[in-house]
Order: sequence, then structure tokens, then C-alpha cells
Amino acid sequence: MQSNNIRSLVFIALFAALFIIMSSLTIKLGGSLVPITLQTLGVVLSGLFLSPRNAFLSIFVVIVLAAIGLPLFSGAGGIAHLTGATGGFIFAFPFCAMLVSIAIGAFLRMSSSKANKGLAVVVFFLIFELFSSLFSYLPGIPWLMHITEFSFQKAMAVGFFPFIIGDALKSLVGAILAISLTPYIVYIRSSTVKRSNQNLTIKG
Ligand SMILES: O=C(O)CCCC[C@@H]1SC[C@@H]2NC(=O)N[C@@H]21
Repeated sequence: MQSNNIRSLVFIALFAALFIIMSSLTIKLGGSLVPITLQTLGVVLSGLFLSPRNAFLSIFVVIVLAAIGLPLFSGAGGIAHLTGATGGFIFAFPFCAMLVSIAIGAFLRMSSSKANKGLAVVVFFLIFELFSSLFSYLPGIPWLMHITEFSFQKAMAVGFFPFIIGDALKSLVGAILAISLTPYIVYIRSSTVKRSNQNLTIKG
């Protein structure tokens, strides 16, 4: 097995574990169907440090483990939970991580990512808001409506509006981490890519 494959496996396992920890930190407001969690921050971290494929896999593997019954999503697991009220969010997460990784990779290849830290914080924040948070609502809200038979307004009241500020704070934390850890992000991302595919113009 090539060393970059072994590294990929190690990093997928590490970020899957990190996502599981983020997923266990959950608050359910007044018995709400949709909990406040740090999952979107876990998605951000996978997308920041891993290639698009590995970022996807790091979250997907958690879904597979939850599907066989492990309580990895807000303390719950099993097919019933994965297809329950929050199933749309759960199945969006691997795609969110992949999209964050694609966008971060594109941004890190641009010279402006190094030149202007203020601009970089804003771009990181927007990438996280768009792809780790807002994208998860695209399947999250329609699936919540389907399972609960809520109207669109009720589903938004239960599954979107209570999370806007919290999700933005998580994106901000992600953006600050991204700025502080850029050299490590570039190093880890490039260390799991085959030598022939490495883009040597990436700047850290
Ligand atoms: O573990 C689960 O069952 C999935 C919960 C999904 C929670 C969503 S993700 C986007 C939004 N932000 C939060 O903090 N909670 C919701």
C-alpha cells in the first residue's frame, strides 16, 4: 500500500473521530426535532484539511457506522434515525465536506489567499456558511417537511431560523482556525495527494 494511501486512511479516521466528537455535543431546545450541534464545524474541519474525496469519506464512514446502529448522530443511530426528521441534514454532510474541500483547494491556489488575511477570513467564512451550513438545509428542510408533514413555514421555524446565528459562529471559528492553521492545512492536503497530482503552486 502506498504511503499516501496509508496517510489518507489515517486522516479519514482522524476526521471521522473528530466529527463524531462534534456530533456528540448536542443541545435540544425544548424537545425540538432538530438539535443544535457542532456537526457543521466538523464538516468544515474535514473540508479544510482533507482532499474532496477524503473529506466526503470521513463523514460518509460515520453514516455507515451509524447505519449499523452506533449512536453517532446526536447520541442516536440506526436506520430509523438516519431516515428520521434530521436525515436530510445527515445525508448532506458528506457532500458539504466535499464542497468545502473543493472551494478551499481552489482558494488556496489563488495568490490572494496569502496576500490579504482580512480578505481570506471573509472568503473562508463565506465558503463555510455556503457549503457547510446553507447547503445542508437544501435537503434538510424538504426532508423534515416530508417526515413531519410540516408546512414550509413551520419547517423553517423548527429547522432553519433557530440555527442561523449558531451556524454563523461556527463558520467564524472555522475561518479563524483556517487563517491560523493555513501552513498545516496546505501540508496535510498535499501530503495525501499522489506526487504526480500535486499542484506545486499551492501556497501556504
Ligand atoms: O444528528 C442529527 O440527527 C443531525 C442534526 C442536524 C442538525 C442541523 S445541522 C444544521 C443546523 N445547525 C445546527 O446546529 N443544527 C442544525
